[in-house]
Amino acid sequence: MSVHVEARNVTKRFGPTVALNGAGIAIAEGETHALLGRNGAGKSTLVSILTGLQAPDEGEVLFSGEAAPALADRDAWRRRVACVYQKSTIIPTLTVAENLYLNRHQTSGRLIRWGALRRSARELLDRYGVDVDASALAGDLGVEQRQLVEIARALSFGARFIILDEPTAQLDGPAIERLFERMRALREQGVTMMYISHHLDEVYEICQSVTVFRDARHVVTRPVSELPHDELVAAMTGEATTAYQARSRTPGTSVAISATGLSLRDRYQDVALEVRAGELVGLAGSGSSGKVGLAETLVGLRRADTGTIVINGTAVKPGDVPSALGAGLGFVPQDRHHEGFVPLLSIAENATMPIAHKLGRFGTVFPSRRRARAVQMIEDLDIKTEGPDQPVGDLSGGNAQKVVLARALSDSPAALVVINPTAGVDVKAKQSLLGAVEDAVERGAGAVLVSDELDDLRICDRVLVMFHGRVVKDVPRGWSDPELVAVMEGMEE
Ligand SMILES: Nc1ncnc2c1ncn2[C@@H]1O[C@H](COP(=O)(O)OP(=O)(O)OP(=O)(O)O)[C@@H](O)[C@H]1O
Repeated sequence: MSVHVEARNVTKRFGPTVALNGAGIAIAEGETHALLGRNGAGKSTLVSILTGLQAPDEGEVLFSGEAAPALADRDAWRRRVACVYQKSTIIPTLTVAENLYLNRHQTSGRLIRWGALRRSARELLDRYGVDVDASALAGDLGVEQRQLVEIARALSFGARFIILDEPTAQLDGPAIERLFERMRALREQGVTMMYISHHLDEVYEICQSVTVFRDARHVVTRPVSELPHDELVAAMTGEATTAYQARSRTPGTSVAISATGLSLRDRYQDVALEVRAGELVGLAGSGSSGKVGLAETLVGLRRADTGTIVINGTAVKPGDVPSALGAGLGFVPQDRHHEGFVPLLSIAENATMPIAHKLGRFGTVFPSRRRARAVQMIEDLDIKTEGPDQPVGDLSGGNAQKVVLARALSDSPAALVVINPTAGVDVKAKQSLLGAVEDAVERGAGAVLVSDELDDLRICDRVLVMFHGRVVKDVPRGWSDPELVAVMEGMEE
């Protein structure tokens, strides 16, 4: 099989950081090729180079054996490659049709022909079997539909190579299956794909080959059938790792988080829950179950229509984050880019924000104390960085996620709400994040862990399963995967 896309001996530096060090990848025509590596291994940097957003300092990119176009020739790049990112590149205030034909409106004279535009968009969506209304506002689409529009847009430019960068991070089980069906169909049509994910099972299901990067270097490329799971993990981490062992504990008697009669229209109805100090309660359910909306209500990001929330003995003001934080809550939001950290501030500043008052006097923070705390957090959570002064915006996605958790844990919270804490986090870092949550619970926090990952939920003392906005079952520890999934899919109550 001929090589469709190749990066050869690529080096890329950001100041003192070497993001790629003579690394490369060769992707055969028509295959789905996984790119794996721990957080900060250099995957996103390679994506930006393969899509022509950045030039390598050294090395070259080839498409079908020919040198890549000049960076400024965006059209030439669009005909060769497209990337579906975890974060959408679609403009929410425009319609689907406008998004599809952005920058290439069909004009007659200088007027945009809206009717023709909508018709072309409809044809294009039909051609790729995407069941989305062309005149809908893109901002109203769900993650799954949005991804399909992005794939159709990529193909419509003529690209035969698509990069999927953690596409399943925000999809629930059935949506992931539908994405895989579509990927298989695209592959049958000869489309070449590069697939980035921290879910190794997905790689075995959907990819034919795998390349692993570690510390900015290429480590191995193999057919997936020839690289068993433990060897793959060892290639990523540089050592053999064992599965995470959930710890057992006895919850206390005082109540850390309680909610009664909570309802929010179109999200969830009549929810009551009670989490004791030293107890870890999971919240599970499919995409439309209401679990994230409920968790966001507990932390004050949303305001329920009815009901009350008490955190650590204080009735908190509805829809008011400072009130919840003031009562002793720490939280990790779903959308860490909007709510999780301040990109221009350093790791030390971000991670110690809630405890700034404890690190100095009279409104000033002693830099040495802040640094010391931050150095400890970097070590505890295994954050890959130049040091505590590096801005969080420069960290890889997974490492930025760890800073958000460090911040949530920094003030020894009495109550903790974490939403999908391990999304985008590598196989080894997952263990340190789960360990950090269990540590906080052992120190007495009452915690709610919302997750789409069964492996995360396994550390919980019990799991509340939501279905269509209601808590349908309280499942004690010791469940099997099929049992929990059946409840999540509404097959058993
Ligand atoms: N703009 C930048 N400025 C400074 N350093 C950067 C920048 N972009 C990336 N880096 C650094 O380059 C290294 C590689 O990062 P990259 O984002 O490619 O990792 P990744 O493999 O995609 O990780 P993740 O799985 O967490 O997304 C990291 O150490 C990161 O901090």
